[in-house]
Amino acid sequence: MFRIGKRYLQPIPVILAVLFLMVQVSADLSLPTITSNIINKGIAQNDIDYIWRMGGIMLLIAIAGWSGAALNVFFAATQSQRLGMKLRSALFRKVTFMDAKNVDKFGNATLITRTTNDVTQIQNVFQTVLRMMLMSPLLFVGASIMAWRLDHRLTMVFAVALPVLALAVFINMRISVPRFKTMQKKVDKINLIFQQGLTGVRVIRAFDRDDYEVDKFKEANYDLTHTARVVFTTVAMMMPVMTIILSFTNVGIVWLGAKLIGADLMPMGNLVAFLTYATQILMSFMQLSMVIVMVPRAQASADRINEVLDSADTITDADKTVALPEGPASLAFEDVSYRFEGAERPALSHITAQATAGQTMAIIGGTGSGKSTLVNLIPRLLDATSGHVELSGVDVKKLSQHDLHEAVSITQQKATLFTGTVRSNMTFGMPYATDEQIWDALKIAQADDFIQEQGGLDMTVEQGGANFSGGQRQRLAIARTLIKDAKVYVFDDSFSALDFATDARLRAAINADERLAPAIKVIVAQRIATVMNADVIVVLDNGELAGVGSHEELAKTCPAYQEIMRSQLSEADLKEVGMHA
Ligand SMILES: Nc1ncnc2c1ncn2[C@@H]1O[C@H](COP(=O)(O)OP(=O)(O)OP(=O)(O)O)[C@@H](O)[C@H]1O
Repeated sequence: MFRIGKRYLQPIPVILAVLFLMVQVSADLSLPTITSNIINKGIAQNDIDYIWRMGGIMLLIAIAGWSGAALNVFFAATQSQRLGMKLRSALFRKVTFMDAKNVDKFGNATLITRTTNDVTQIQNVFQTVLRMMLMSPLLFVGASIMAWRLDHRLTMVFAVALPVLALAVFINMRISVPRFKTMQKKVDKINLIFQQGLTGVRVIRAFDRDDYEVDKFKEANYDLTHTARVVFTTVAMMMPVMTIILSFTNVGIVWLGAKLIGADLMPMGNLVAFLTYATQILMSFMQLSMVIVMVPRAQASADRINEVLDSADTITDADKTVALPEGPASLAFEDVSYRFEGAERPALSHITAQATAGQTMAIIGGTGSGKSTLVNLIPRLLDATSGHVELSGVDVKKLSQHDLHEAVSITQQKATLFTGTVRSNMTFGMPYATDEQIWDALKIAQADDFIQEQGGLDMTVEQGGANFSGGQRQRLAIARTLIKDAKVYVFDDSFSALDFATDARLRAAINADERLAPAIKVIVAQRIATVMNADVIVVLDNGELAGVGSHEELAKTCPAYQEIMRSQLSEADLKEVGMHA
């Protein structure tokens, strides 16, 4: 937490907050003594002038104290809000640039909680530190000195009151601190269930699992509420306990004070001032204990935030990057293997394949055979565990990620659209694209018709593209990929949501386009019809390379490819290439 404070708080406003707080505390501490002087000197000796003078001074001190408090609150609040803002931005930036491996490691739910709830905890604790946590010890020490100076015999009462209060505070902290710490994890769990429930709402409905999900949420919600109830009840119990202790302390002070006044050992005004100091001492002690309870909880939040901010990205630019060579591109997978962290076996083993400028490379294989993993190695969404991927003869790890992402344009398996308009989505990778360029891309992606019909480029895109069908979303994502002037276009199973005719028209349009002609097209697909015209077909089987070659070559030599053909083509089609079902 100290690190976060050091990084995001501004020294001058913080110093001002502390100074104004000291003004307030000085005022709070001096007022009871002036009151006692008014009683002892003004009232007892019937000195009206003195009463007026002291009254005036009291008013000025009260105004100074009030101003100090207001300005302290102002600086404490603005600093803590600023800290929250900076911290949220830093987290969002970190997560946005985080590599896929790290995002998977943390999980979405906890990243959301850390950016919202955890930041709020820290924000609150800094506001409290800049006010209560500094004020309480100052007031405690100051009021103790003032009380001692007023009459040290009366301070004996604290010898009983403070240990009793300390015991109550200790019990309170023993109960609440560990529970405060677990509360964040429980909030994480609620977020996770809620998020899964929202994203999977259709599946839940279709499988009639609504009640099960609601019960799961109810259980997690109850668990959090129960913990929170115990914690906050325990904390709230401190108030009546405090009132009882304070009342008994006051009774003790009045009893002892009355004896001293009776014996003419102490003037009346001292007792009145002493009672105020006693309240300040006990209240500040209790306030300090209450705000100290917040620290472990905020520290837990700070640890969770620092864990995200400190997480080292595995995919980074090399110290010395190499510029991408000009001219026609080439793409090569050289003995590439990849193993997901914690996975028993590699998702890809020793894959080698090449394509040159203008060629189409298709990757086919059963589900889970490693197709997405392989293409994700091209723009370094993942980094090969061994072997390397080369673009124009340069290992992609040696290129700057900026250059690489300029050169490689990818459509992911799951089409992601952002809230906004069709235009804002289309210009996502190319901010200065003209309407003409957008329409060209939409035309190639077979998306121009429905966009024209439904409202043009200014048509609203709802969250996640919810106002489009799956196939329409895919086509918009493909158009977004095509707008960029890239050297390699990657389509990760992007044609699977399209019907056969649209799939064929789209591929034909890509092949016919002059601008796209020199680029390498990498197409991941499950359908033979989508891949059979490709120049190079890579067949994957359980992460292994089952074959590389043209359709004709593979149809003759590759059993895995023949198997896929048998499962998808008609008897007549198979006969054409000399095979039978
Ligand atoms: N984030 C991950 N962590 C661990 N294992 C993963 C992860 N993503 C994929 N895998 C595993 O890696 C293997 C290859 O997955 P990949 O997504 O590349 O297959 P795919 O051929 O694209 O499949 P599909 O056609 O179903 O999309 C699978 O066995 C999968 O279980």
